[in-house]
Amino acid sequence: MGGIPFIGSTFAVMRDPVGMARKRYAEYGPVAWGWLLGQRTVTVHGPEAAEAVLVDRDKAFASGPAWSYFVGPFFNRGLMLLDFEEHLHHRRIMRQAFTRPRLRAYMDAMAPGVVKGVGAWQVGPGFTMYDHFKRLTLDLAVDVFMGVELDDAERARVNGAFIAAVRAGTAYVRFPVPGLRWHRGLRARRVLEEFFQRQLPAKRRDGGDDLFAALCAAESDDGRRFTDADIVNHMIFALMAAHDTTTITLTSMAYHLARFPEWQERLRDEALALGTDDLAYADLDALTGMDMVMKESMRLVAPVPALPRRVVRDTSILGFHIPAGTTVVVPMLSNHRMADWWPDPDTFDPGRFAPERREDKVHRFAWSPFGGGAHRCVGMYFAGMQVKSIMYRLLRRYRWSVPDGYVMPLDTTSLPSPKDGLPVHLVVA
Ligand code: HEM
Repeated sequence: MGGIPFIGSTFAVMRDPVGMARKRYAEYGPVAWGWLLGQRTVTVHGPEAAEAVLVDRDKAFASGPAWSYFVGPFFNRGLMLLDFEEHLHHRRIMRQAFTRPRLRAYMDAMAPGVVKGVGAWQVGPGFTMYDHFKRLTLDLAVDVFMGVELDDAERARVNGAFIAAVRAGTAYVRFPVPGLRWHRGLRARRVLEEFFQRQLPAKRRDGGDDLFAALCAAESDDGRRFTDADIVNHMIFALMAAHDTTTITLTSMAYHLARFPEWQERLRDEALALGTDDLAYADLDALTGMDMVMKESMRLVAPVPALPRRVVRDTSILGFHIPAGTTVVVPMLSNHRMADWWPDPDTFDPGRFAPERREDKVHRFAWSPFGGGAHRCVGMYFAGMQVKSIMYRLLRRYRWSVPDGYVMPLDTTSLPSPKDGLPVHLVVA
């Protein structure tokens, strides 16, 4: 069962994750054994199994060793790579950087960068949305997280390093060969460490409203704080966690709004009705259409497509025995597209999240692009805030379209991204 040893269905899953998941769910049910990237793996399909693994009542599923296999050398000791007591300790401190007053301050800090960034876009055909979102979210993350100005060359160096570090996670050749993904990822990690270490003394000294300063100051209830090394590790991880995922969310929204112009108009009307260029934290709740489109876009393209865990003691999932040492994967991308839980799962229908429908309520893990349990995304509210600020500005300033029949070609070998950068025709609204 599950294909050729070591390779198994790796290539097929990477090429067509949703199709493969449907096939395997139909064949084996919610708990399916196989091989993935050289590891004996159990893929758990559906929200019930996702809940069992992510909520992890018996503390049997570790995140660190599983994610380490993919991104360990590049995102060493980031929050997601820690487990149990140690994870809880770091998470408690980290959460101090995401309190409501902090979020408000981040949103204020972000506003000029959103206006400037989106305002500088060149209208015309062939405008690649993905590339522009990526650049903008990294620029914003650098502003809001670090509170430092970078020149163009340094920005390009840091951006390049993040891209290389993320891509290295799904390298087929998983040892350093010059010129290949893994090797480039290791070099990128060194660039990032050196970059953050250089900035640290000034940040500790001067403080500020940014995440970097918040991590320097953050203290748990029992008075414990982060070391310099902790701060560098958490910054590298948070910047990575923040900019790729929001880029994918924005890209998926822009794509669907281009394909369904009636939704684009509805969201533009909603944005214009607020009557201000400066979206404030308190305005976010008024953007109900935007919220539905964001949720639906994240359902159709889950930015983190799969959540891996390593079984640290013999356990069971929905009654199936799973021995210690097994890798378990929760495939968010395909879970969001399962016909047993979602009517017309491949159809873009933001109204399914409207208060009178709430199709996501079918199960509390049916829609979970931010994960769940102990490792649930700490940046969830920050992400919503950033995505909505950018989309709001974009809608008020531009219209965009794709040719009839265009389907965005998704590269699913790493975090999902459009192979063509999502070229649209951008015009002033
Ligand atoms: C749309 C955007 C985002 C999505 C879809 C997303 C998704 C996720 C998911 C699925 C996890 C859990 C992974 C697991 O359980 O294996 C996670 C964890 C995490 N995310 Fe996000 N994320 C987003 C934005 C952000 C932002 C903006 C930040 C930082 C500001 C952030 C920081 C983190 C951190 C630190 C963790 C680790 C939490 C822990 O292990 O306790 N994320 N994210």
